[in-house]
Amino acid sequence: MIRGYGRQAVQAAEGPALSAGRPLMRWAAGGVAAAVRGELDGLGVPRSKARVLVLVGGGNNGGDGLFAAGLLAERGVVVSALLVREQVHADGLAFARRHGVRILVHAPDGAPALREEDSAGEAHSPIPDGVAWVREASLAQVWVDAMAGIGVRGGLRGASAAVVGVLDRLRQGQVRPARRVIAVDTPSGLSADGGVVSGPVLRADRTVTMGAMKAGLLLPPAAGLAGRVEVLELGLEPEFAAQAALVERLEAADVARLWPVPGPGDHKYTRGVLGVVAGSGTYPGAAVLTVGAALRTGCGMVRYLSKDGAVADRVLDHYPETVTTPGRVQALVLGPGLSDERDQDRVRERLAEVDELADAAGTPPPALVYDAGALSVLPQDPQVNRRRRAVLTPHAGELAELLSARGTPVDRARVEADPARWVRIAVEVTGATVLLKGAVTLIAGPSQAFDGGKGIRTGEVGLLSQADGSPWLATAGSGDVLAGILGALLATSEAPVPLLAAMAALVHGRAAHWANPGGPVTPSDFVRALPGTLAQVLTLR
Ligand SMILES: NC(=O)C1=CN([C@@H]2O[C@H](COP(=O)(O)OP(=O)(O)OC[C@H]3O[C@@H](n4cnc5c(N)ncnc54)[C@H](OP(=O)(O)O)[C@@H]3O)[C@@H](O)[C@H]2O)[C@@H](O)CC1
Ligand SMILES: Nc1ncnc2c1ncn2[C@@H]1O[C@H](COP(=O)(O)OP(=O)(O)O)[C@@H](O)[C@H]1O
Ligand SMILES: [K+]
Repeated sequence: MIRGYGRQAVQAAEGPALSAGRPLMRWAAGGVAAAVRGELDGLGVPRSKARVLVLVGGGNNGGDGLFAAGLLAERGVVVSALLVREQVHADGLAFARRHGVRILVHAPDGAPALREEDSAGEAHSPIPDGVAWVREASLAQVWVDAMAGIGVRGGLRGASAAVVGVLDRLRQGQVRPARRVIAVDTPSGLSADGGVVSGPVLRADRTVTMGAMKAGLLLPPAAGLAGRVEVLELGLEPEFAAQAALVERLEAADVARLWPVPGPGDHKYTRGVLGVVAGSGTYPGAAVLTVGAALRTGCGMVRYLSKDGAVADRVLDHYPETVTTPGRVQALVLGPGLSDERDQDRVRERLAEVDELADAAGTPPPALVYDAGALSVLPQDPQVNRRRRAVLTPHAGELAELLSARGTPVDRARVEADPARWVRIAVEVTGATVLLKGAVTLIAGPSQAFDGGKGIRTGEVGLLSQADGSPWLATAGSGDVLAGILGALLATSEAPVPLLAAMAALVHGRAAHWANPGGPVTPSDFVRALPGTLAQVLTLR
């Protein structure tokens, strides 16, 4: 489980360690310097030809950058530090100077004038324009962004913003970008607390974050600017364990531990039965994908309940193990490949039938996945959805439509600018658990739905973020597969719905990768890859 913390929690965790005199900044700088050396090696740059530009802000983030600069210079790398503030971390600056780092000072408020220290590091000689540092930037194979970390307030301003603008233009003009950008703690300008991007940010290839994962690095759209994120723990694990996280991310080992594996005493009905209402004359393939994904995820039985003979025949052609007679189910997937009003009536009828069967048997009503064409038939009353295990699986456009239809007008762009906020609003408005699809999938649920995770501390957090897939997943039918995986999980496990949704997102992304690592895949490919993917995940159990 990866736990993402906000600024307050980080400060609370670091405070006692700093008071105890632990040299956290030196350790942080060591981690940054090691990451820079790793990137230089990856680019095949010999140490004698290595050049690094470190962007230095006025706080401790800049301090990390200055110590890292000194450590690199100590090893023979040519390092320049561009100070975007007059006052920077004094010990860091002294350390950098001592090891021969070239110090350039950017004028405040983005004015292009610069000055450079002389070799004694005391007087500053004026440089007429910004050419010196831009030249340095174009020569450097690695840029280290240490302008601001968790201390940032609002979007980048002044010299920091100007520097990002110039570097972005420099980068765009490059034919072959043989350069890496490493962000210290966070890409400067991003908040530790959330995923909103409110100003210019230098997109990083790699972020070395201090002490623990920051919530903002797990949340879109900010997460998309951080590149590969690695946590430098700095021995603060016990301190962070005492803090509340703002967001969580399941890892494969968590999924393995929570996965509903059948035991020797199980039979098909104890494992759980899934009903599927999906596919139509217009989109028959959605039924095949949803049923296939559920079967290959593993459940006692899949009933295809749409009562559309032509589509049912196609499903049976692909999966003869599908049952097409009505009967009791523990979960129901509604909506993939449904489009018109007749389809929606069909959803309501099938739902009424399965609820009636459950009622007659004295069992709880089945859990529900509302996907695609069924999102519009979700009951209006949030209490109704809260009482049963219901989960919605919209993408940003569908979420905007759903909220707008329920008196909370919003468009797709606003959802995409702050999905963590809108997914929570959707939980409040609908009463259901909501899985918002995208490059990063966000899941939020009514808080009581998080109680009782098997061995996982989830009580205090209402938000999960999964980023297990790749852009190859963005292909028609991909969402139908996710709905099938989630349906099978809901039918076979009593675990909290948000956890099951996060597990489904992880397995979905991994199966697409497993089907063809690093290349294109079709939803049919990743349906076929599901059993192998799961077997691999379950080795971590
Ligand atoms: N605490 C620890 O033990 C450890 C902490 N560590 C490190 O400390 C970092 C936190 O340091 P911090 O608290 O000093 O703040 P920090 O991120 O440097 O930001 C302040 C700077 O940002 C600037 N700035 C702000 N807003 C801005 C804007 N909109 N636009 C432009 N500039 C803006 C602000 O400028 P000012 O507003 O003062 O003009 C000032 O220069 C943390 O992220 C981690 O890297 C590690 O060493 C491990 C040990
Ligand atoms: N850029 C991306 N990176 C990773 N996963 C993505 C990306 N774009 C979409 N996905 C995933 O692909 C699936 C697309 O689902 P959906 O939008 O419902 O497509 P469809 O309706 O065509 O099946 C979702 O699970 C989503 O999270
Ligand atoms: K930074």
